[in-house]
Amino acid sequence: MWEHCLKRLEAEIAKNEILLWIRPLEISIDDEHVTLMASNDVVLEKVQSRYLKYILAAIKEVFGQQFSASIKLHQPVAHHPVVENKPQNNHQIPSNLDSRFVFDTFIEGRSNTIALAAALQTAQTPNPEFNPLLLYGSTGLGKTHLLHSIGNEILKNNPDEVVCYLHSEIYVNEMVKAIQQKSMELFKQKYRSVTTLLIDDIQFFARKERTQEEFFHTFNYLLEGQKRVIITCDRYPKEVNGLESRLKSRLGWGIVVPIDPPDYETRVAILKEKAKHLGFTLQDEVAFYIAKQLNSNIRELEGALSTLKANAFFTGKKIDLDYTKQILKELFKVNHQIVSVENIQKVTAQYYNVKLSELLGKSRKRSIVRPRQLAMFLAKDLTDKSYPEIGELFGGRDHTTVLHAYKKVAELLGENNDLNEDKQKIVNKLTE
Ligand SMILES: Nc1ncnc2c1ncn2[C@@H]1O[C@H](COP(=O)(O)OP(=O)(O)OP(=O)(O)O)[C@@H](O)[C@H]1O
Repeated sequence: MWEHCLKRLEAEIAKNEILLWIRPLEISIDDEHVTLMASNDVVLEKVQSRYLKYILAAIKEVFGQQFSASIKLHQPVAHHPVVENKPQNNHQIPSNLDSRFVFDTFIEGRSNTIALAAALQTAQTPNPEFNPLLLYGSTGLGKTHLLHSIGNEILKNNPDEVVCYLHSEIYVNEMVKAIQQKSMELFKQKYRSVTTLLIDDIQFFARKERTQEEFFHTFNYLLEGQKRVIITCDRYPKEVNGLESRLKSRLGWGIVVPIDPPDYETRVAILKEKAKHLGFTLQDEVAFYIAKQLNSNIRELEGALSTLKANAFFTGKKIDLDYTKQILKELFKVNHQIVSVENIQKVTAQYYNVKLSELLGKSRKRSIVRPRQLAMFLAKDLTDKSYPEIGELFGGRDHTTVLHAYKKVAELLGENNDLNEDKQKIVNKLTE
């Protein structure tokens, strides 16, 4: 259920913010009240001021309108918090590691064998043969899982290491803040004092020249000091437009390893294993069915399982093939169809009776802006494209414009107006 809330929040809150601030919260449910527990004051304050209202709305939607929610500080208990945010040594650098993502829970298959071997080698050897390690592949294939696994493994073997996991977007934000607050020296020192730097989704650095420059120097500093640097990217780094060529070339100095979509057998294995973790056994025929329908993204496999589990929980039904087909029909409908951003633009323009060139153009007329924002929202929701990629496909707009459009549309959809109907009709057209 909580997973559903997190998924629902993606409509309003950027994924990396969810990962950083909300996913690590522990939750407990008592009667019809959900208590969220933060690991420290900073998290408590941030969630309370920025995210609680969205979390409450998601809880009401998923758990039921009668539910309420509050947040408090986590009372230390015998088990570890999910994200280890304890500053390490004297460096005041949080590791940001998620303890659920470890090598033990990573399922090996043909598509990720080399990536897994390289990650293990990096984590388990003091001076890894290949440094930096760069993992690339499209969304939901386990890159972040492997990054955290490397960090967790290193700290398990040597708790004195200073490991830091960071999403590139957070690095950019921190740097902007450091520039504003004239604290660049501190910023530089912070990331140069780690012994392992894990940077996720480096494609976010595209066109951010100042960040790239600073990162380039930090990166060189760490490599010269034989510190580990592990990076992920959503495509082969040379193909990222807007990354400086000297950085691209440095990224390739160690080893560059792809992660491909999992083959059928691996998808079945992942489904069965993940179901076990969710507390139920998946019948073979159900696993075969889902693995056949969803053939690219492991995050989708997880989504299918939690949807199934939540529905079975509420209805008391057994998860067999018929029930699975019934519940996942909607999910598969969208996945069967190859929904591309171009299709979304075309169908949205047709629906609102505006020209495609207007939809992609610069007009600020309300009659154009709203369809454009809805099309951007659908592009984010129905395809694997990132905000910057969608911006590119909408006439070279900045990713913040797409993010703004996404948030605006999500807000309007929550207000029960005509936009809901428009959205549904466009989705129907795309998936019919
Ligand atoms: N081989 C695997 N075994 C077990 N779980 C996996 C595997 N690959 C991916 N997952 C799970 O799938 C989900 C998505 O993976 P992850 O977040 O690592 O993807 P990603 O490649 O970093 O995607 P993105 O670029 O969108 O962040 C996670 O919950 C992760 O644990």
